[in-house]
Formats: sequence, structure tokens, C-alpha cells
Amino acid sequence: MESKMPPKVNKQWLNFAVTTVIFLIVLNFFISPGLDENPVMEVDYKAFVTMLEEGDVESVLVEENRIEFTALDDEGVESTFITGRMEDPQLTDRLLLADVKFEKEIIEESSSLVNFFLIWILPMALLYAFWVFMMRRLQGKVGGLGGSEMKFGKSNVMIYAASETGKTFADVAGQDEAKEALWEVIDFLHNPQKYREIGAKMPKGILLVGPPGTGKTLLAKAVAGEARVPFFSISGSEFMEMFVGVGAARVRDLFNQAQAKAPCIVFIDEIDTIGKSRNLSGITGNDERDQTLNQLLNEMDGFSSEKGVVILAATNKPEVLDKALLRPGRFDRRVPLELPDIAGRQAILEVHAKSVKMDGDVDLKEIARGTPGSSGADLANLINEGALHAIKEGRSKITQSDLEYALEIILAGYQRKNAILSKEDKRTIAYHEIGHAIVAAKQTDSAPVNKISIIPRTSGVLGYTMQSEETDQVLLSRDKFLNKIITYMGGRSAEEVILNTVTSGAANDIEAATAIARAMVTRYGMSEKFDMMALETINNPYLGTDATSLVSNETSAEIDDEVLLIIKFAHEKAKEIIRENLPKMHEIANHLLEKETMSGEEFMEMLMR
Ligand SMILES: Nc1ncnc2c1ncn2[C@@H]1O[C@H](COP(=O)(O)OP(=O)(O)OP(=O)(O)O)[C@@H](O)[C@H]1O
Ligand SMILES: [Zn+2]
Repeated sequence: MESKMPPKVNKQWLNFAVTTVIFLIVLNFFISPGLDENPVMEVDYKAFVTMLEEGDVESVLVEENRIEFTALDDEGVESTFITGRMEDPQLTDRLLLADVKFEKEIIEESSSLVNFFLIWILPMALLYAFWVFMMRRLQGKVGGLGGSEMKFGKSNVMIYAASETGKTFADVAGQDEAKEALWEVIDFLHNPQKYREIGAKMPKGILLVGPPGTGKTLLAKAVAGEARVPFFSISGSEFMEMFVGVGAARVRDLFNQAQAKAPCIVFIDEIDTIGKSRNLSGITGNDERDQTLNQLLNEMDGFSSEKGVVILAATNKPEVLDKALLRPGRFDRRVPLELPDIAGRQAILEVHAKSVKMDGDVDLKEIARGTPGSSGADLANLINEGALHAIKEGRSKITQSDLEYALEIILAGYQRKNAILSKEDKRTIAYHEIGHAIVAAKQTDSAPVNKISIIPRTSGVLGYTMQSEETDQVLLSRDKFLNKIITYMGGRSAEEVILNTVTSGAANDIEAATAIARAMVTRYGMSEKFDMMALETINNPYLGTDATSLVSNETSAEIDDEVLLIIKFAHEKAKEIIRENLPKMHEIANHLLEKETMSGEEFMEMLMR
């Protein structure tokens, strides 16, 4: 959170510092009582005995582990000395002989109750007092920490914070359609009379819909930032409490606050957790959620948008939302956010590159090309991983190699340095990956190989072959789909043809290939048998392939047959390509075994040689 009131913040920090220091001093007092004011000199036992024999010692206190005594020092001044207590049976005789005052410390068995109090109760009480004090301070001061205002509900949880977000549309790369749709809201918050005069009604609720990490939260903050209005934020899951009624109370509280601060933006993240259709919740209804949802609906009906409260909500599961939430006057507008295309990815990388130190020759377009399907959050993370790697390597700027390293982490996970693989496994993995690569390269119109690696990763990946397209793929032809499936078959095919075994290493390939083949049959009308008949419908375009079958059981079995046909065809084709390129397979796999990674250029160079 950023603040626009530095003096206030400074004062706040000063208070905090002073309180902390006082607290520490008090604590210290209890932990180490009795620091001596007089300097105490430490001497060895022999010196003690010598001083005793020479009659310099005046009085002696024998303690558990040490002996404290007063004596005249070199200048004849009386001082306090200590020495470690030795196992010395003649000590008493020596002391009597020297005729000094001496006593032994009486070790008091302090009562366990007192101990318990000192060790447990007192520190706890102090901590509690300190905590209460800080809480009071936070609540009491309007504008609390960093200029934001916190509110503590009955259960002492922070339920929402209104703050200046400090974000603007410049922080959101791409997503132009979404921005345009939201400009109207900003204009309205700036200038409500204009809308009132003409009688136009602003929508009360806008639903931001899109896959995870596409910047829904960021965009909502940017709207508040552009409109310069307070931003109230809460996540749907925070409404859900164990006790019935708490969620509803929070909704009421939130809307009271928001209306008092209007014009403002209220942002509800993960609205699907409260807004899930009441029909979908099954026989055992969820009372708490129903109450919370009803309260939300009531509140939305109860205020008019003229006041200037606009509610933005985010979800990546729009299909589960209760229809009541989507009626006119509630969340009746939907702004879709998409995963960024190649230009969008580059723009997002550029936005995040601004906040770090980049070497002049980094090529963000190259990175954008290598990250199809990545979200804005992934890309922000990529830049950060790159920065961390640069630091680790002792650089002061992020170079292309740092970004490439980060890209691998985002796609495949961290390197597993201590993974122990047998020679045999390593060889299998090398042939498997080169199998993918050669099958890909030997087909026309498939994406070029970018990188091949057989370094195990924390994600469980043992090796990978990365391909990247020059442009984003919007329309995929039947051939392109087949090419992809054949490439997936390349790994297992190499194992079969060359090593004469099959391993579990192809599990992910099998799954991915089957998903494509099934979609070709059920959704894209690419099978002879079913022509252009829709066999499946996709429930949620934002979360991959959650599909509902539209067909009878008999047809289902026929679909399976069609899918199998495609898979078998592709598998044969892949084996054929491997057989035709045996010498190259051996040559490049051996090279990879030695080097563990190779670039796309290196691979193509060896293949074409
Ligand atoms: N278009 C974008 N431009 C710049 N940065 C982006 C963009 N999209 C996402 N990001 C980065 O990703 C981070 C996460 O995005 P955000 O939390 O807004 O996504 P979200 O859609 O709300 O995700 P979720 O559904 O997981 O809550 C942002 O803080 C930002 O750093
Ligand atoms: Zn594979």
C-alpha cells in the first residue's frame, strides 16, 4: 500500500518504535535482573589462591559455580573479583587460614508457582497488553497504517480495507476491450450528474470473468485508481464463517461502509464462493452461504447506483453463479478477460520490466513467443524469477539468459539438483525427448523446437522438449492437430523402436494426445463418422475442458472407437519417422546425454548436418 501522507506515517512509525523500545526494556528487566554497576574483574583460580595467601582478600562469597571476593588490587583500592569455582577440597582450610569473612550463597528453591508465574504468565500478560495497545492504536487512528483504514469485525479479522490503490490503467497491459468497457464506470464516478441529468442508469454490478491470473483484481484496482475513489476489497471466501449469520452481517457492514464513503468501488473477489447456484448446492443446503447470498442480493437492491457505489466482482467460474445474481439491477454486465496473446504477453512483460533493472539487449518478444498460454500473473512471476537469478549470479542487471532460465522454471519447475537417476533411466529419457524432437522436426508445418532438456525438475518432469510457434494459434487445421498428436507419440515411439521397452514416462503425452483426439471428434467435426455433429458441450471456457456429453451410451462407445483410430494412426506414423532417422536419433541422443540441455538451433544443426 502506498501512502500520500508521509508525515503521518512517520509519526506512526515513531510511535511504534518508541513502544517497541519500552517493551523491550521492560522485558529485559525481567529477564536479566541486577546488572552490576561496579566493574568486576575476572581472575584465574591461581591468582585467587595467591591473593588469599598474601592476605589481600577481605571477604569471600562462594556461589554455585563461581567465587566472588573483594580484595585490594595493585593500587591498594578495594575491588570486586570473580573466579570460577574449582573442585578444591582445601578451600575451607585456605579461607580459615587467611582469616577472611566468608559465606556460601544459600540457593533458594524458588517455589514452582513463582517460577510458573515469571516464565509463563508474566510474559504472556505483557505480550497481550502490548497487542491490545497496538490494536487500539490501529483502530483509533483514522488513516491508520499507510493511509488505509482497517476495520475489525466482531471476530477480530480484518474484513476489508478501503485504500487508494495507486494503480492505473497504465499498469494493466493489453486487455483493451475490458478497459474500454470500464471507462464508462470511471467517467460515471467522476461525473455522476452528467448521467443523472439525462436519466441514464449506471450498472450497479459488473462481473469480471476470466481465467486465473489474468488481472481481474489488478483491473478493479486500476478502475478505482483512475476514478480516484476508495477501493473496498473482500474475497468471497472471507464471507464464509463457521457461524451462521456472520457472513450476512459482514455484507451489511461492508455496504454501510461503502455507502458512507461513496463514490467508491467495492470489489468482491471469488464471488462464486458465495454466489454458487442454490440449485447446485445439493440436497443439504448450505445455510450460511444462502444467508450471505440473500443479504448481498438485498443490499444490491436496496441502494441506487446514483449514490456512486459500483460493485465489481471477479470469478473464473461464471457458470456456477446463481441466476438471481445475474438479473438486471445486479451483476447484469459482464466484462471478459482473456489469456494474453503474443503481443499482450510482450506488453505485460514490458510493464513489469519497468520496475526492475534490465540489460539493454533483452528480447522480450522472444520470451513472449516462448510462453503461449501463460497468464499475466505467470509473466509477472517470470520477470521476478529472472531478477532473482541475476542476483544469484552476481549481476546488477537482468540479462536474456536470466529470463530464459526463469522461463524454464515457469514452464517446467525448478531443477532438482539431488535427483538420482540410473544411467539406464537417463538414456531412456534422452531417447524419449529426442524422439519428440525429431518427429516434430520431420513433419511439415509443426512448431520449431526451442529447447530440449533432460535435467529433472521439481514439478516431477524428467525431461522436456519445448516447441514454440512464431505466432499465436487461433485456427488449427485438422493437419495441425494430427501433427501435434504424432509429436506427442514421438517419445514413446523412440523407446519402443530403439530401446525395445515401454516406460511410464509417456503418461502426460498420452493424456494430452487423447484430449486433442477427443476434441477433434466431439467438438471440431473432424471425424468421418460423426461429420459436424456436436457431441459435447464445454461448460467453462475459462477453466479448460470441463465438458458435458450430449450423446447416448451407444454413441459414447463409438466416439471412443473414433478416438482410438486417430491415436493408432498417429502412433504408427511416429514410429515410422523414428525408424527412418535411426542414425540421427543415436547421434543426437548421445549428445544430449552428455550435455543435458540443448538449444533448438543446436538440435536443428545436428539434424541437418
Ligand atoms: N494485463 C496485465 N498487465 C500487467 N500485469 C498483469 C496483467 N495481468 C496480470 N498481471 C499480473 O499478475 C498479477 C495477478 O493478477 P490478478 O491477481 O489481478 O489476477 P486475477 O485475475 O485476479 O487472478 P485470480 O483469478 O487468481 O484472483 C498482478 O498483480 C499483475 O502483477
Ligand atoms: Zn514425452
